[in-house]
Amino acid sequence: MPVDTPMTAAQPPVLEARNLIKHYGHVTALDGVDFELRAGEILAVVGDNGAGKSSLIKALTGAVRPDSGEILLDGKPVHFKGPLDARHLGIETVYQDLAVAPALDIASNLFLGRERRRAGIMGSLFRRLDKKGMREEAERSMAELKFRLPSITSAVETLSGGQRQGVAVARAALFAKKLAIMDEPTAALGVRETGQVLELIRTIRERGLPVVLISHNMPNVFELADRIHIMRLGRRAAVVTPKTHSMADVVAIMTGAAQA
Ligand SMILES: Nc1ncnc2c1ncn2[C@@H]1O[C@H](COP(=O)(O)OP(=O)(O)OP(=O)(O)O)[C@@H](O)[C@H]1O
Repeated sequence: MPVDTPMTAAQPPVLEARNLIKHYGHVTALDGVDFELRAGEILAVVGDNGAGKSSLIKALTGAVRPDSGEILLDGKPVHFKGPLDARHLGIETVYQDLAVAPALDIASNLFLGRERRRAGIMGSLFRRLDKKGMREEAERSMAELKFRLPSITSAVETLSGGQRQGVAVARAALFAKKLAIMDEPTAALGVRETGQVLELIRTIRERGLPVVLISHNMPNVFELADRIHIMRLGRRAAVVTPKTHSMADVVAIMTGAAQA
């Protein structure tokens, strides 16, 4: 089966990992995995249960420290001590549990943990929240992303599942300087809502931000991804494209029925 092996591009990958190894006791979660996210692409990461997808993403976002291997951002080695290090370097992640604050409004959720404050004469301790500025920026960002929501002052608990997911995805897009990672962004959504979130992810790519999409949903993957990174037994079994491979081909590589 022909496989699209990564090309050597003139530009270094936005995010790259080489030979990552991670053991949990006797379990080898990552067994020398390589990874490459290129500028402007949506890269799907797929694999069977236990193939190592979460472990890979956690290593790439500083949530776990690999036992060995290298991670490079724009071609430069990085060493994440925790998720904040990755965030500060421009990597935003949308986790399955979303981490939204239901009682707060949309604008407050977009700036959750990164609230803007007004310049104050009494020092930063007394600087008040810049609610107006945050609302205006939230309105602007949502309009740019063409994601339709009720008023930016609506509490997130009044939104549908798809709209909540939209807020979490938009937040990542708003702050990610280098790339956004989305873990199962359409799990638990209905067909129409899934369509809206997929459209949002496409818009984010069009604005130039590369996206890593972890998904079990093959039709979604085939609709969105430029390339598909297939995990199997803690390794990258292959990287293919929806143009050259069918869903059946991908499943065959995932399960080991076909060699990559
Ligand atoms: N914290 C942990 N402690 C022990 N074993 C772990 C831990 N995290 C993951 N593993 C094991 O490492 C292997 C890879 O798991 P990982 O969660 O990365 O796979 P996955 O592809 O994300 O699976 P799923 O699709 O089921 O979430 C599995 O065998 C899993 O049981």
